[in-house]
Amino acid sequence: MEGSEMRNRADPGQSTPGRDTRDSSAQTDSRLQGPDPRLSEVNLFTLLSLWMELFPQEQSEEEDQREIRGTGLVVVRDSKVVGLHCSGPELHAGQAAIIQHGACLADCQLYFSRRPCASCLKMIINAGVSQLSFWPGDPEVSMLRPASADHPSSLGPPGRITEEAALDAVAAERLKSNSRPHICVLLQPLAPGLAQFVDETSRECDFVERMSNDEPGLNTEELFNRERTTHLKDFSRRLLVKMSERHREILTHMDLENFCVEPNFSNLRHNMRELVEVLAAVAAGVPQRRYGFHREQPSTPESSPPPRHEGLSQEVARHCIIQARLLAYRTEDPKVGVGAVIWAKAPSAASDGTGGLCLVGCGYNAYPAGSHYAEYPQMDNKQEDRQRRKYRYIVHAEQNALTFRTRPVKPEEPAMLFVTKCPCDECVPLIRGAGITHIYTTDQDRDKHKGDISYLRFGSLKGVSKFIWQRSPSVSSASSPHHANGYVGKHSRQAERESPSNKKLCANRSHDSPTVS
Ligand SMILES: O=c1ccn([C@H]2C[C@H](O)[C@@H](COP(=O)(O)OP(=O)(O)OP(=O)(O)O)O2)c(=O)[nH]1
Repeated sequence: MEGSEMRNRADPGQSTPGRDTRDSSAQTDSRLQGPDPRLSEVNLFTLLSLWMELFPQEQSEEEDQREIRGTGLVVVRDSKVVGLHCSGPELHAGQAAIIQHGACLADCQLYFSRRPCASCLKMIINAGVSQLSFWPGDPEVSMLRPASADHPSSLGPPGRITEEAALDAVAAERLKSNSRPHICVLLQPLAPGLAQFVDETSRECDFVERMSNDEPGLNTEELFNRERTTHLKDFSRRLLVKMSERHREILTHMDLENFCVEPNFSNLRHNMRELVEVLAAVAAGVPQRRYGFHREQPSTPESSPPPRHEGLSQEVARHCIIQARLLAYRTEDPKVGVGAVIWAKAPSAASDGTGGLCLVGCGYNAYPAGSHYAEYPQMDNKQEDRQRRKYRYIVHAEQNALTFRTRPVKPEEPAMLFVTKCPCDECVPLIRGAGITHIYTTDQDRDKHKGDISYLRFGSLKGVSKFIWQRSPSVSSASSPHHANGYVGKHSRQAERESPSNKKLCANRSHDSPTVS
């Protein structure tokens, strides 16, 4: 490994998160803070890159056979995510990043879900990135998949790596050792208790809670467990190397022999597995069946309706809200994590895997950048002293996403905000003022007034299409608030308030509803 240090953070002994210490720099340091564990920066970026790899694609069946594997990529500058990319039918994730950011990649850190191929690597190095980290599984030019007809295997018995993969590995090594950027594997162990915390908070999150509110008889515990198990199986198949011997071979070909010795190898596999488990739990918090994001019909006709854009597919919308859920695990609020992501739909659909979506910004709720955790109050509204409550200090997820924008919100492009909590009264005018045209959210808190924080203005927010997480029209009964055209009327809780008899009706209906299978 000439010229490029390989950092092995897989050894738990090397990272000692602590709850009550804080780096002076730090809104975004990688240590644990407060009463609940939080995701480290490195783990958040790694998880986002893995999740970007899993961006819904039309040709997923074929993808499984291809020698070039789909890849996810997160571009980071000054600890802020400035790009989220994935491979598509024509462009690799690295190429999509070059096209979008060009020389602006200089001094950025890149997190890849696989080691990129030499063709991407040479351009990325050339752009002057400061650091490139990759998930140490099967690389983009697969060492696990069979050779294509164009590139027959010539390296020994079937099941061994193809000539193409071997040549790519040699070229990648040469590029790595001659390059200025730091090319490495950054993989930190999860903070103690984090896996359990993610599991518990995912099974109780607003999306699941909405389902159990709608249908008190629904066994959400069972539903969550089933979703998590399905995801874990799927994500493990796609992101991990099942056989440890094959994994060792791959690491050796990538010049990562130091990972192959014990206990590094076991630690590495354990840490990789743990991160995939976290991803499965976070994804299970937004169950796939019977619910989705459905457009709310405005109660009065709007003078200036939002630009025409029919909204995203359920799969893509769900994918984006899970990005926001991942971000929420970097919260600095000791009580509730909120994540927000803003995407714009660019008019010229690029052929990357997102179908022409460009990241505008993302964030989570946290104290002002550069502050020390203990500098600000952390009390919530259930405690007495208003002086000592957090609300005047904490910056909301949407506020951070809007502040750290990577591109302007352009009037000709639909701008879609995905946020894990109903936007509060402080955020609603900002969302409207910034030109957001579509919101995807859960409205569990809608119309609540909680003293220091209220959610009264979301309902009357005009000029923005609202896609609310709720039961899909196809599984609702005829008298449900969903309209036949897929639009939905007032939120059921709002309707309940206006017509007390509805409440009973909803409760009865929920008992009649079929159980999730
Ligand atoms: O649009 C919003 C609304 C809220 N927050 C953050 C700010 C704060 O960090 C937290 C809300 O605080 P809290 O947990 O006290 O409010 P709640 O969840 O509404 O209270 P409760 O748990 O009593 O329902 O969510 C956002 O990031 N964006």
